[in-house]
Formats: sequence, structure tokens, C-alpha cells
Amino acid sequence: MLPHTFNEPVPLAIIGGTGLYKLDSLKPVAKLTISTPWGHPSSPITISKTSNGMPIAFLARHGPNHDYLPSDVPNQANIAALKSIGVKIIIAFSAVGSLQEHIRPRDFVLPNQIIDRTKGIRESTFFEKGFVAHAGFGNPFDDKINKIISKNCQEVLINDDGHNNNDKHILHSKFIENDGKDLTLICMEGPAFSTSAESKLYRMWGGSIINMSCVPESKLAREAEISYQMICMSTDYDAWREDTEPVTVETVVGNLTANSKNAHILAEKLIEILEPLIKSGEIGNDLTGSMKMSISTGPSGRDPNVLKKMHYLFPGYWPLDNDTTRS
Ligand SMILES: CSC[C@H]1O[C@H](OP(=O)(O)O)[C@H](O)[C@@H]1O
Ligand SMILES: Nc1ncnc2[nH]cnc12
Repeated sequence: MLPHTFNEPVPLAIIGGTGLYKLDSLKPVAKLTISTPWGHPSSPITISKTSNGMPIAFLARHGPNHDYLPSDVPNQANIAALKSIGVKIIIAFSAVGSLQEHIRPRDFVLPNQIIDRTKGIRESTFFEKGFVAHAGFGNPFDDKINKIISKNCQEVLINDDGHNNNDKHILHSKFIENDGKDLTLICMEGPAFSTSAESKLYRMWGGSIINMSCVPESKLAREAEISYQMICMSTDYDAWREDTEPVTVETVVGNLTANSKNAHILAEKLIEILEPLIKSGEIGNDLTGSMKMSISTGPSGRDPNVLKKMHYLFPGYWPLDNDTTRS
């Protein structure tokens, strides 16, 4: 049985989405069950170590048996638990529908923008009455990490015959092959898929791909000062194409299963690429300290119970006692 404790900081986390419930290439060294002030994460957090010794966390977004609806994923607990073990970078995998002809099913996409179409029923912030703060979210993903992954991982993808030659699946990114145009991820509420009219509307808005999971996961990561990049695998053309049947789960799962080798190849390669950059401090530190300056509530208006929760995320940022002379 794996140990339930792990005492080193874990700088990198992978969140697995639909079809990615574990990372085959990494050997687990611990399995953590973490309780946070926002409850329990959707799955135990598995810790593995690379051959060069860097610990990596893995968390299954919908649980190991996929029993969380997109609207019910305990995002606050997921992000808080990862923060508590030292995570500075999250790479989050997601199955998405394509809203653009050139993003073919089984291609990968590194989005750099989001349009939030969730319906306000998800807990989307760590802050509350008694401690008000506003995180900057103009660029919701980590563009530096996007560039590094897109430049270094493109060549490892294989085609449907398992070869790394012609007709390979593409890794789309604003920074390599989209002429510098934004790749915008629409996040809808679900669980039912979009109507055809909605799908066409999202195309008019400039949407590139669509899923049900990047909000509030990405927003909470930003509040927790964790660099976040989503890696999306296109599984369908959603519901906008006149001559194609609108998306079904069967189509999504069929493409995920057929292309799962590429997801694992990509995960393995990006870990190899990111490890030295994490170790040198080149990535993962851009948000450090950003929330310190984002608080609106003055010391005398701060609720001590909320401050305790903040202390879980940001130990040492704000005093826990009643000393209102300090900020
Ligand atoms: C099973 S299709 C819809 C489902 O797939 C995506 O999940 P994830 O982002 O966790 O890979 C999408 O967001 C929906 O939750
Ligand atoms: N068409 C779609 N809409 C929303 N989420 C998805 N996940 C995979 N395909 C999707």
C-alpha cells in the first residue's frame, strides 16, 4: 500500500479530465487524502517522482470513477489541496468540442482566452464577506508555459496509424500556428451539450473550442497564485456543422480512447520539458505575491474566521490575530 503522507513540496500538478484518470508513465510513491477548509478534493492526490527526482501530483477532476458532474466538481477543495502541498503550476487536461473547421477531432489545443458561459451555480472564488479581494484575470492562462509546450511538444504527436510522420495531429496554439490569433475556450454549464443555435453563436463570438470545466478551476488557480495552463483534446465538432450530427458522449469517448496514446505522449514530454525550468525558477513564480496587493477589505473589517481559511492558502500573508495595526 502507498504511504498517505509526503513531506517534500510538489511543484507541478496534472489535473486529468474526461478519459484521463491516471498517468501510466509515472510510478506512484504516495497517495494523499487531503481535507481543506473547502472540503475534500474530487479524488485522492497521487504523488509520483520523475527519474530526476521531481515530485508530481495527479488529481482526477471528476473522481477516479467519473462520478462528479461538471457543475459539482469541488474546485475550491481541488485547488486548495494542490496549493497546500506546494503546487506552483497546474497543467489541466480537458476534452473539448471544436468550434472551428481547422481544429479537427483528435487535435490538441492550448487555449489562451476564456468566455465564461457557466450559470453562476458554481463556487467560483475563495473570497467571501469579511475578506474581499479581486484577482487579475485578463490573461487567464500562463502564456509563458503555453509557448514552451507548443514549441517543444508539437513533434511528438503521432497520427491515427501510430506514426510520427504525415497527417499528424496538431497542437494548436496562438504562439505557433494560429497567426497570433486568440484561441478562445468557451466554458458552458452543461451537463447537456449546446444547441445548434448556441454553438453557432459561440462561433460568432470568436470561440475556438468548448468545454464544461475550465471555469472556475482556472479562476481559483489564479486566486491561489498558481500558474495554470489547460491542454485540450478536441473530440467533436459540437453542434454547428450542417452536415455533421451534433456531439454525443459516444463520439467524445470514441475519440478520447482512440487518441489516448497522444495524451500520454504529450503529458510525458511536457513533464520532461518543464522539469528543468521549474527547478531553475524560470516558470511557476510569476504570480507569487500577486494576491497580497489585491485585498479591498481593511484590517479592521476582516472576519477572523475567513482569515483562518486564507491562512490555509497564504500562510504568513495576513496576520491571524486581532492586531489591526499591521496590514
Ligand atoms: C463527456 S463529454 C463532456 C465533458 O467532457 C469534458 O470534461 P473534462 O473537461 O473534464 O475533460 C467537458 O468539460 C465535460 O465535462
Ligand atoms: N461539444 C462539447 N461541448 C462541451 N464539452 C465538451 N467536451 C467534449 N466535447 C464537448
